[in-house]
Amino acid sequence: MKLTFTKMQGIGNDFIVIDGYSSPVNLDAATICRLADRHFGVGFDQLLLVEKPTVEGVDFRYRIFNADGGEVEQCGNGARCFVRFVHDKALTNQREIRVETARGVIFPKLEDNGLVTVNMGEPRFQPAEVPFVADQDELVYPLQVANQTLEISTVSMGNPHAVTLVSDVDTAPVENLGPLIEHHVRFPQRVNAGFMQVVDAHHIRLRVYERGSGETLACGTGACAAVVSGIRRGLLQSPVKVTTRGGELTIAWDGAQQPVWMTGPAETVFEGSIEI
Ligand SMILES: N[C@@H](CCC[C@H](N)C(=O)O)C(=O)O
Repeated sequence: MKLTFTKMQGIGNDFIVIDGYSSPVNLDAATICRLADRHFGVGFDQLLLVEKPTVEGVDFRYRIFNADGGEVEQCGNGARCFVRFVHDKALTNQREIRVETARGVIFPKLEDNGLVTVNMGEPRFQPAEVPFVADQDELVYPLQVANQTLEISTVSMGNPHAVTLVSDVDTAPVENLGPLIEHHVRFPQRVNAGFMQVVDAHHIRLRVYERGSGETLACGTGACAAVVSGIRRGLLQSPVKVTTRGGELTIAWDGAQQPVWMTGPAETVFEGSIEI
């Protein structure tokens, strides 16, 4: 069977996006892993599958699969690429879209300047909601990793995040500690491990070792999680510019019980097809 796809990227976090809206597409985890391989497949951090919604009152459903084939709840850069995809494919002409994800409905909007703003919903901090093994919500938790104690903040943006403050992201031990944090026993569903450098109250630099994909050039939900944890700790003030290895996002959050807003670009790289 021939699978047609659109290769996209949001500040260097790359995707293949598949139209399962016009006709259903089923992919198993082994096929997704094969497609994700950067040498033997197409190569991507995540695969996005656009489908008809399963609940009333929304326009689309979109599903997110990591490069390891696992289906996950949320993806910030993917949400922006999803919006550009449904416009470019003329699946809608609405600029404000309601889209069902595995963790609720999110509300992306295609701006007049071509950027996409997404209401990513409220961050969650209760350990059980992350999920993270701890007795109560704390701003910072000690985490024992490889004979050292890290100080992490945990946040759910629909998907789980751990954020560690570092003095310089360029020298942060992302490749060494990232996988150990991802698989730490206190994160029963694994975790995305962010390393945040505060430049000033309105600017951070960020690297993220993503659950199921390894370090990516950018992680949208990771940017939301880092900014939210920095604001909660009194280190940052909204809005915050987030510089990643692949580009920049703007994240805004007005505090408890308010949604997180993410603004950034989304671009098509090429259209392709592959025998699966
Ligand atoms: N790159 C994404 C996040 C994708 C999912 C993540 N790896 C997870 O397993 O939760 C983003 O831009 O948010």
